Amino acid sequence: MSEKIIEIENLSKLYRLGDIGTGSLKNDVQRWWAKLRGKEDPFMKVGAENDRSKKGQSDYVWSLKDISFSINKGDALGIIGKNGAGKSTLLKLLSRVTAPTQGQIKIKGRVASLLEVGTGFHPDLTGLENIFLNGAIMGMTKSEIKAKLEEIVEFSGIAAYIDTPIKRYSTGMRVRLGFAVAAHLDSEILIVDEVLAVGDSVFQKKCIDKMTKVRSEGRTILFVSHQLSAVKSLCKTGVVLENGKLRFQGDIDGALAYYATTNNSIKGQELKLGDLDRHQSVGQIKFERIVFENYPVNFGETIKFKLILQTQDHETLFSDIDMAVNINDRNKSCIVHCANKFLGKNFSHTDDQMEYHFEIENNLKPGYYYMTLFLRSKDVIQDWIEDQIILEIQGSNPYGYHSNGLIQGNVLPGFNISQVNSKVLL
Ligand SMILES: Nc1ncnc2c1ncn2[C@@H]1O[C@H](COP(=O)(O)OP(=O)(O)OP(=O)(O)O)[C@@H](O)[C@H]1O
Repeated sequence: MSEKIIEIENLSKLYRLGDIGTGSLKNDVQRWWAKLRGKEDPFMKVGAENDRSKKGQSDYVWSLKDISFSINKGDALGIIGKNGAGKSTLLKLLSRVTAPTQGQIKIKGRVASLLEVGTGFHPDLTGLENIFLNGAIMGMTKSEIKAKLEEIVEFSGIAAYIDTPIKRYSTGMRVRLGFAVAAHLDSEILIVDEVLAVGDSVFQKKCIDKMTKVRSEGRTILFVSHQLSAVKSLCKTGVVLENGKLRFQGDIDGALAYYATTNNSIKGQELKLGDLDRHQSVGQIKFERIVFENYPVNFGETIKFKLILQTQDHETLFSDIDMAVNINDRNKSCIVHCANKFLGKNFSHTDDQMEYHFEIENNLKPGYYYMTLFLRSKDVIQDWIEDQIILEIQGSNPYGYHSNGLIQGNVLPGFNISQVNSKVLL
């Protein structure tokens, strides 16, 4: 069994928005005194609103709320979420830069982190002095740091400025040095927040390569980036945060698919498919959108959706269409397969834009599933989106927690597909 290196239990962090006084000097002094002793703010209103899409009533925001999960030794974990989801807060808590409001974190091993630009560096000290300061904070001896020094300076690419105080550095230079220090010092865990947002593409590639090497050495990585392709290439597992809550934990493909589905995304019931990764396909006809009649789909309710396809090549008629939709379980095993072949229906693509309407009997237990969309015309694969759309079946499970194996999908449930012409209106 894999060894757990980080365990996070019911972790919550409440922030005050802006540093406004409490309204009385006595209360302000009480708050200051509590802070000084590392205690909770006595005026904190626990239970404050957290929906960032609405203007809250309170001065407080739960930056993280009741997060529990664990990370195995050697894992490379991608932390994904929209702006303000709580990603940086989680990394700050794990790096002990700030303390949790509630819950606890157990870490076995030393942590090296590159957080927001500037955190961990003293502005008046030179680059070199800061390298020693960071190493010392991590419990390394002077000679241990010296042994790594050349590599760190070389990687950062700022050798000429190494004796200049950090406050004179540009943002890019600070990030370069910060990453070089975090990645090269001996630590069991490397935490990196948005290093790719700053720096040119050469430096970005260098960072990814270095993290891949760190991972291959068996060290654990926690990585936050809005560049999802970088997250995908580096990480094996992923978590998705949304408004301070943990929404998904699993393999990185699942996390990215969940994020794509919820973020891109299902505005109302609709998901645009244009930006999703494709499997080897020609792309003269492409899946453009999926529109559910109801999303999330309720337990037991027929899954109804339409796929809207757009032709890139307006002249050609695409005949002998093989259209298939799979619903796969969390292990990517197919549990529902619907294809026109099995209905004895022959489709031809006769117009710029065509719709295919699906109705699938639903005996899936509540949870998340992956959908695969496939389209072939005359043995040429036109479009193939594999396991990137998350299908959520919601509702309580009538068998309670012990239903595994009782409610499952059939490979061929009752289903129907019909083709509808819909002319482009433009
Ligand atoms: N020091 C702070 N004081 C007050 N509120 C804070 C503080 N730090 C974070 N927050 C709030 O906590 C929430 C989560 O912020 P956080 O920076 O962790 O999100 P994030 O997912 O890293 O976002 P981004 O992708 O934009 O960096 C936000 O609503 C933010 O305003």
